[in-house]
Amino acid sequence: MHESDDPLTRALAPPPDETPEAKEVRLRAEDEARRVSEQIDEALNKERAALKKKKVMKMLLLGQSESGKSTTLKNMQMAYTPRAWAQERASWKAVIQLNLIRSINTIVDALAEELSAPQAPTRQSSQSSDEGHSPATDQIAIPQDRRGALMKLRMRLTPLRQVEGDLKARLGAGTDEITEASLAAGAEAMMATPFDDAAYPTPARRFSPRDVVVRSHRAWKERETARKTKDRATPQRPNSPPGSASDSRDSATDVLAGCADDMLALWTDPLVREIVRRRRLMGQLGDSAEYFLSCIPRIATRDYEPSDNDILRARIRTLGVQEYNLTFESEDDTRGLGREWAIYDVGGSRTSRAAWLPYFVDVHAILFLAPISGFDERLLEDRRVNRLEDSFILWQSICKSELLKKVILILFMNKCDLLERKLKAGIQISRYMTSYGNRANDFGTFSSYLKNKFRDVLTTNSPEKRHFYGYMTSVVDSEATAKTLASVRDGIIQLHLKSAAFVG
Ligand SMILES: Nc1nc2c(ncn2[C@@H]2O[C@H](COP(=O)(O)OP(=O)(O)OP(=O)(O)O)[C@@H](O)[C@H]2O)c(=O)[nH]1
Ligand SMILES: [Mg+2]
Repeated sequence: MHESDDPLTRALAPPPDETPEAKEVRLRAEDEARRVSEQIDEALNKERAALKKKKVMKMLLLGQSESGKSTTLKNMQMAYTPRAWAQERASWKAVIQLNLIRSINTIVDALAEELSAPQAPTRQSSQSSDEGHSPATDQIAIPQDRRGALMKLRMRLTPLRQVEGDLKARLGAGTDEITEASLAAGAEAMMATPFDDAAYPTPARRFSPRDVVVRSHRAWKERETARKTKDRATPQRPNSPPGSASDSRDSATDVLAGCADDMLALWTDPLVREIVRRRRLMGQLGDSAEYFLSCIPRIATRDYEPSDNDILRARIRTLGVQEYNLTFESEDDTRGLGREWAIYDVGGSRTSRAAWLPYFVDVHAILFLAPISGFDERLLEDRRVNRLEDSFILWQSICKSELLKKVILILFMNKCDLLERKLKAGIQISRYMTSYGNRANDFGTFSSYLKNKFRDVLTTNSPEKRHFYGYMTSVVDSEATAKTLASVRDGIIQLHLKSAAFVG
């Protein structure tokens, strides 16, 4: 068809007898129309982007206490919101100092008990039992010629008591006492899964949390960041080395630095190590205690600044459900869906699980953490329950939930580094899991055995056909975790786009 035959071209064509003035007016009008049209396009694009932005992906981090949920969240913050993370980093210093001091104070307490106990003949440590130590049977004979030096060491470390209290107060902690009190009052219901109808009776032995607990993560981070900013703005003390971070009038840092040599002497003393070993204190102190104790010369200094690794190891127990809104900062992450995430980090103990239920509504994905190194451990809140068994019970309840049948489930079989260590140390799996039989006691065999078990639980319990996404992780390894998280995130977005259940 010739152009002039087209009604639209004809209608829009300028009149054949158009004067130069009329042409100028027409061209100006056309320019103006183009400008307005471009403005409208721009506004529409912005609106579209805003709409996409509103598609916030909601993800829950679930799993038993100490499974690594909060540590996974830190990995996400580090990888996806690096600017916000950099601002937050300094606020972790007090938590790390507190982690180290609590370990030292616990060891000092054990030493004091040994020093004050009537001397019994040294006995061989009994076969390892996961029910905890018994000081009476594991007492160690302290030679007379060492007693005086150890007593002095203990005395010189007493200022750390005060610092522990100060740091707790600063962080708004000390809340482990609140939890104890509420437990005593029966306020904290024990539930194996969030779907249980009724709480089961609290075990006779009281649950005594060993970690620092704070109610709101925002409050202490804001306080600590403000403190740091104020410290930086205040002139240095005369005896501070120039340019050092001891510009702070931070008495915790000063006391720690002053006690550094004594803390190191305590931790490296063979007799003290023997006390720690016999009382199985490392098991009581949590998975990061050894890391911090091995870093005393670096952490107990006036100019200490936390590294990312330190923060990943810093332990602070999550209470209730805490919401984190992450807006991905990188250029590549500006594609709308998958840019805005609301992540819910929950407290994992059996006393906290009833609180998860309201968060199951509208959630797109659940990242479930099962610490597979816990095959020989028991829950802190209920010593009758094996940790791995608890993870399976919980995983099964999530898999079979009707409410969660459309939710994407991702499983992190976490703490692989600790599992490898235990197996290398010769701990026998079949002693704790008879079903494991006489299979090889090595990481490869055990991890694939567990992976198959978790997969079976998913496929046999899910109300609808579901794919199994299981990863072996050590979330204290930020590099490896960043890679896993990137593929998890892409996977979630792809699956979500395919899913008919889009509710964003
Ligand atoms: N070695 C090692 N330590 C880990 C790993 N994952 C977590 N941790 C440590 O285990 C401790 C508990 O981790 P968290 O992330 O606080 O556990 P959580 O699941 O948030 O626990 P709750 O808040 O009590 O529910 C911390 O000291 C972590 O540094 C891991 O893969 N390997
Ligand atoms: Mg946590």
